[in-house]
Amino acid sequence: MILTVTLNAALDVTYFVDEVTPHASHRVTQPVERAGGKGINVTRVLAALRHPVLATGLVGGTTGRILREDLRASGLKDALVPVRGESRKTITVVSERNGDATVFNPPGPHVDPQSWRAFTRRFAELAARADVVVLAGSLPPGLPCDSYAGLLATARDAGAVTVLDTSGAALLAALDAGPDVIKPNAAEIREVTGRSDVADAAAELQARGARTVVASDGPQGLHAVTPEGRYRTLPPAQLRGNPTGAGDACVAALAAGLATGLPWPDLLRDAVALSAAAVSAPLAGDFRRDLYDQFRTTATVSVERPHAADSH
Ligand SMILES: O=P(O)(O)OC[C@H]1O[C@](O)(CO)[C@@H](O)[C@H]1O
Repeated sequence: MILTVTLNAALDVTYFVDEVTPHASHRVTQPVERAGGKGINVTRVLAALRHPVLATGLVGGTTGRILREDLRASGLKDALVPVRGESRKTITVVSERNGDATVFNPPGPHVDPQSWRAFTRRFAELAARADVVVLAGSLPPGLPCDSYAGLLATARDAGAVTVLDTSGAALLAALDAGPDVIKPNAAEIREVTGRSDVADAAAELQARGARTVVASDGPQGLHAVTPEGRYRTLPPAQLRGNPTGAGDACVAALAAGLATGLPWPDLLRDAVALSAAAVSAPLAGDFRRDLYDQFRTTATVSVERPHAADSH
């Protein structure tokens, strides 16, 4: 079973407009609300791929209730733990003419120590049943930046493989706990390392504690630094659509490949194919099945350095 963790779950509101013009008002053609946050999107993708998956994390208030109802309506199991505050609503504006998205992510509810203790107890029970644990998204206010480090240690002690997708201080603080895989995007990895070259930045984060680093670089594909070598994976096609959620689809493919024991080249090919297929779907958490099947056979993976000198 793959366990996903979304500490800052959200109700994702997506607006589709012809084009985003600053200082202008816009007619929204199809507003859509659905349960989101990075781990929830990973759950949705894994469930569509028919992998046994369970979502945990924190939710609160009316937004949290709507979010859970939406998960149930989608046939997704959840073991979300309640918090006192109100879960956030994110806004994504998809500009249909450019095939691009503008995203607004609020901070989320304040998490008190009592709710956090209740969550960590529940997490330990669930992690003991998981083959892979995916920890994804920002930390809500109230949680210290090393919160992921504690969860990673619990998951590792329970024998699960760990995948982490977060940014900033939460990402840096988690490296000491030795996550099996981290999946920052290009902007996130540049921000935490101060390096402009994504592959060099990925190698630095591996040296700082992550076993494998898979850095996603939008249309430039994936840069992976694994214990077996470095790989570059190019997307099969340049696509327009809604890139929000492409990173979550990539994480879903990584988790699925780790759960089934795929070798890195196959796993990375699936990851880039699923990301590209997600860009073509209108909503984060969805992907085009036909394109995924097609891209899995056409995406290219090249070995950049067969044996990384700093592997561990
Ligand atoms: O936790 P954050 O880093 O703020 O990201 C959350 C957001 O990211 C997305 O998962 C897209 O990757 C949205 O569903 C939205 O909820």
